[in-house]
Amino acid sequence: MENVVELRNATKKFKGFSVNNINLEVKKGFITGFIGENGAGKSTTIKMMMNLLKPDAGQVKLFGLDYQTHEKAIKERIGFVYDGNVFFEGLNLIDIKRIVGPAYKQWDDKLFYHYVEKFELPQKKAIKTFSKGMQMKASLAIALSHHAELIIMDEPTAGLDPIFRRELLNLLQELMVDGNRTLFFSTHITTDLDRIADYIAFIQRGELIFNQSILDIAENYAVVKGGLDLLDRDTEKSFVHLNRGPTGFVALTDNRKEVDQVFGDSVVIEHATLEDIMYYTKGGMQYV
Ligand SMILES: Nc1ncnc2c1ncn2[C@@H]1O[C@H](COP(=O)(O)OP(=O)(O)OP(=O)(O)O)[C@@H](O)[C@H]1O
Repeated sequence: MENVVELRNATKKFKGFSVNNINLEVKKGFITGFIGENGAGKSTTIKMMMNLLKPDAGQVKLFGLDYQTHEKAIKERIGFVYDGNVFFEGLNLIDIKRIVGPAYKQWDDKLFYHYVEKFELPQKKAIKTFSKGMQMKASLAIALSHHAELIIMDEPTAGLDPIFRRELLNLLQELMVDGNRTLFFSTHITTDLDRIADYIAFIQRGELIFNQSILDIAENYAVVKGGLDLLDRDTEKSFVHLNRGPTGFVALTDNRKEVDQVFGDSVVIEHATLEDIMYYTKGGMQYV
């Protein structure tokens, strides 16, 4: 499978926080959701992908090219959509088109008007009067109008109402039908990902915990509940996190098959949601 993005040991150090040795591959033609709690390093990683931050160590490649030698060619092929007003506030969409369009070889006026109409965006109103949802749509319309193959979005659904969020997710799914486009987006709303993502990349405290297909996650991860008498040094090895309560334990496993073999019918095994995985591993992979 072709990788559109490849991060190799990408590292960025800030005072008091660092994103460490990120090895991440984003597969062509799929939707990858990027999750992690506040301050986990999602935006920092996305900024390294966009060349808005230079890694202190490691490599970042997009479409097999690096920014040192192919910045323009890479940027032509990416659309970046993020939470916040990207544009000069007093301008309207037509002004924006006049400024942004010529910067892209593949800019397509027809497509721009198609999306402006589809998203029901006013052409002549100042962007500063747009609602958050409209600004997100405007940003997406611009990204799509230069035929971006890779769309990177930093929390595109944050602050949007549930109806609009669902519409946006449907739209993103529609954009994927030809198989050539790739979508990578960070979010805190994990249920959005259950709906549309093919892969989930999970970052925690600046470390990439996994990048797996939704199917593999469903197959491997599970919440396990059982009596304390079942626990010993060997059986505990099946868990990535273990919570002991007064009457029993609740654990998270990333190896459901092993749990089946070790515990059989003596435990209850439940589907682990992405939220479960994030919650149970919050303090790092550990035993409590
Ligand atoms: N330019 C910077 N200088 C110093 N520290 C920074 C800088 N940018 C980010 N950080 C720190 O890096 C950490 C990770 O921030 P980042 O924005 O990548 O997290 P995030 O996962 O996107 O969080 P959120 O979900 O809250 O948006 C935070 O502690 C933040 O304060």
